[in-house]
Amino acid sequence: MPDFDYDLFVIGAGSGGVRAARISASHGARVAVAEEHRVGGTCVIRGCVPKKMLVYGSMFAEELGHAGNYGWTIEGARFDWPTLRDFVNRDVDRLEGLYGKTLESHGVEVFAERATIAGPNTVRLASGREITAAHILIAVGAWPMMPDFPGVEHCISSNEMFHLEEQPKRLMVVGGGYIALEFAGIFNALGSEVTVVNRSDRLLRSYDAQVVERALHIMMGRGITFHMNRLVQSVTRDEEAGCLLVDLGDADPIHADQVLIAAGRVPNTSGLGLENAGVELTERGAIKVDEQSRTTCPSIYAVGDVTDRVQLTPVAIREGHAFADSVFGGKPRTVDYANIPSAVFTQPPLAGVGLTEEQARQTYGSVKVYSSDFRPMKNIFSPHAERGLYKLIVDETSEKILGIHMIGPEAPEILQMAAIALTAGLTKQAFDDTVALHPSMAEELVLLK
Ligand SMILES: Cc1cc2nc3c(=O)[nH]c(=O)nc-3n(C[C@H](O)[C@H](O)[C@H](O)COP(=O)(O)OP(=O)(O)OC[C@H]3O[C@@H](n4cnc5c(N)ncnc54)[C@H](O)[C@@H]3O)c2cc1C
Ligand SMILES: NC(=O)c1ccc[n+]([C@@H]2O[C@H](COP(=O)([O-])OP(=O)(O)OC[C@H]3O[C@@H](n4cnc5c(N)ncnc54)[C@H](O)[C@@H]3O)[C@@H](O)[C@H]2O)c1
Repeated sequence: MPDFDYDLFVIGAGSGGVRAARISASHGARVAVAEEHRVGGTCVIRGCVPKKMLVYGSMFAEELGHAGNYGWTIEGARFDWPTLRDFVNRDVDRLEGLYGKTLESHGVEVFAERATIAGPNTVRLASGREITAAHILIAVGAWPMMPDFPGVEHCISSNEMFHLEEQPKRLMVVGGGYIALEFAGIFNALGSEVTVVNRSDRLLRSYDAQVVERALHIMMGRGITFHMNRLVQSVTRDEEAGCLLVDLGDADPIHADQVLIAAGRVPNTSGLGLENAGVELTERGAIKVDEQSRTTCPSIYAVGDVTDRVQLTPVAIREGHAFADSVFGGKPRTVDYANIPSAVFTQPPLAGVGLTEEQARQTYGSVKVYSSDFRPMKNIFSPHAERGLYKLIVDETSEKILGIHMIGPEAPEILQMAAIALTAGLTKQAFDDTVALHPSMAEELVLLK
């Protein structure tokens, strides 16, 4: 056995890298991590966590809007973006510290600099130092894709949304996925004029079409403008008017104070030195891995967004954990990608697990669909007559649950619990046998006829 500096060197201290480092160390491995930006990665520093806090901050607008009907008089209510932004960023600092402490307490050495691959067992730090390791784990995540149109340099990505100097009065969002719609929801609630430009006529491609249709209807009702089947032709800065002019190919450009590009995230492999170890990429530019997350170089593994399997934090964490258990814990295991629950934190949020109605029909031919289209009690006091929609997709003969999809207040919280039933392979009968908890929104799931 050659003598290496470490048993494991992890490149990237995000969701997947931190979990893999911590668990490998707890299995007795000597572990080091390199992080070029901030410990915690996308989710903690500029993703899930600060995004959800902005969602919470923006939800006050709706509550305050209802308050009058509940008998409350709220005088002088106004919103101050820098206060929310700074509060969120202070909490991100706190979490970054906690992640750093976790690594430290597990004896993981952290190098606060960029690392690249110099060979099958060697990484090169930005400072020039070379370090050897028996295994290398690439967990460098993904980066916002910026399309190629004139003036794209005037646009921003989700990374910058958490640090805006001022709240944009007019926000244009390019894209129709998670990031686009979550930020559209946040800034619409905060009072910005929001326009979404989507290149196709379909939003949130992986979600149930009927649920997405309901989300679109509600978002339009709340004042978000949608331009479907459109691509940005160019963006120019109008110095005199102090704003951006966005050309969608129409007679008049659209005025915006900020243009957010949310057109997908690409694996962060540029300049990583993969060629030095024969690590191959897929056609889509992701690191090619097998079921065990092993790359085409036997001593190098990769987990998380850089492998572009499913770009979600719990998935990166599971992949990192499975890698550590397999390589250092003597418990080889793989990640099960079936039935991953997910949510979009729009207002109201939507969530789903398992097959959509379309997917189920394609796979099984015919299926049974139980649904409830209801007005949540919470919305009775609201000026918006918004309705929730829950759907249960079941196998026609066995009545086994194939998919659960919903939109409405607290949908992600309810769906996380309902996903257990799907994972456990339960049938519709188990839902029918469960006594309703009244009055709640979740009871709709056990009252479906
Ligand atoms: C705005 C936004 C909202 C999101 N919301 C959600 C959500 O609600 N729920 C959810 O499940 N997922 C969400 N995601 C996705 C989630 O953040 C990612 O799937 C997850 O962070 C992937 O983890 P990872 O370990 O693969 O990479 P990351 O967390 O991105 O970590 C990679 C790390 O590697 C570092 N790095 C890169 N290259 C190098 C190098 N050469 N040397 C050293 N360090 C390097 C980076 O600085 C980074 O810290 C969101 C993403 C975004 C952008
Ligand atoms: N709530 C969550 O779990 C959550 C939230 C945010 C992000 N994420 C993760 O991060 C990933 C990235 O998010 P995202 O919203 O950037 O990607 P996405 O894949 O969800 O959506 C990308 C959107 O951009 C559009 N698009 C692609 N190229 C374009 C172009 N050239 N011009 C205009 N539009 C274009 C696509 O049609 C699509 O609507 C997601 O896939 C998701 O896994 C998860």
